[in-house]
Amino acid sequence: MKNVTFFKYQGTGNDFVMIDNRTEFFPKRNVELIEKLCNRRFGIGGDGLILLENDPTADFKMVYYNADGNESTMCGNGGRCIVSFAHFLEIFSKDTTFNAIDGLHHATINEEGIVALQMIDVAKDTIKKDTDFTFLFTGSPHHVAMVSDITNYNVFEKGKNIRYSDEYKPSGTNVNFVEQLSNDSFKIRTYERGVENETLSCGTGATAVAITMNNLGKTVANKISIQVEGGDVQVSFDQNEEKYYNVMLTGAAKQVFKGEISIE
Ligand SMILES: N[C@@H](CCC[C@H](N)C(=O)O)C(=O)O
Repeated sequence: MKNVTFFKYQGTGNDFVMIDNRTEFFPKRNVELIEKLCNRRFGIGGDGLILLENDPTADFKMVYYNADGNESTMCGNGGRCIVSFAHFLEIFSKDTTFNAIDGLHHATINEEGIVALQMIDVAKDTIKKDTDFTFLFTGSPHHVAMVSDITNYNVFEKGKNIRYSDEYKPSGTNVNFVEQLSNDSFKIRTYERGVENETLSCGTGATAVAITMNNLGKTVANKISIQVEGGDVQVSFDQNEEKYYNVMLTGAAKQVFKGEISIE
């Protein structure tokens, strides 16, 4: 048995077990262990687990696992949380660049702990528009559909059906449902692949929704407020004919607690 120090972080209610793995002690391929640590009854609990590691080309590296124990694509809220964690570990003071599965990310943190995280560019010709949904990749895959009465919408059932539909086999997708609140604000709810449930917030999902709403002409704004179940985030971007770039996801990221757990 080995005692492992961990931290718990949350970004608008998307919560993560955070481990400093700069000494590379963590058994990264142990899917069962990661799933157990993320389990809310048998472990610490979280929508995912994140390792902070050394990186030869950046301040640090983020390795992200979904609650099912598998390493996955980019996590926007996890990205904001690991920036807060790296700041806590005094790896940087005001701005940083880190490596993640989708490449380098630049980020800043202010005195209130608000993190602004640069997300990947999105080429306009990769945005797939269908009659009632849009599909795009913002570091993770996202299906975006507009609905009415989102508060009472059955996100779990509808999201699960789309996530497992033939269209998205074999890897699946995250599924976002959206309702417009004003010219430049939207409320969203997200079913997350790998958590296999609705989460309180999804950063790559909020980014996908903001870009989609602009791309569909629902808003002309380039700074969009996204209300998620766990709070609010902002997404801003620039665009030209080819792509959305300088895409920034901004919101709070907080350390919730520190603990120690024994692993085999
Ligand atoms: N919560 C995340 C998304 C995490 C990855 C996703 N579940 C997937 O496997 O595609 C976010 O904040 O972006």
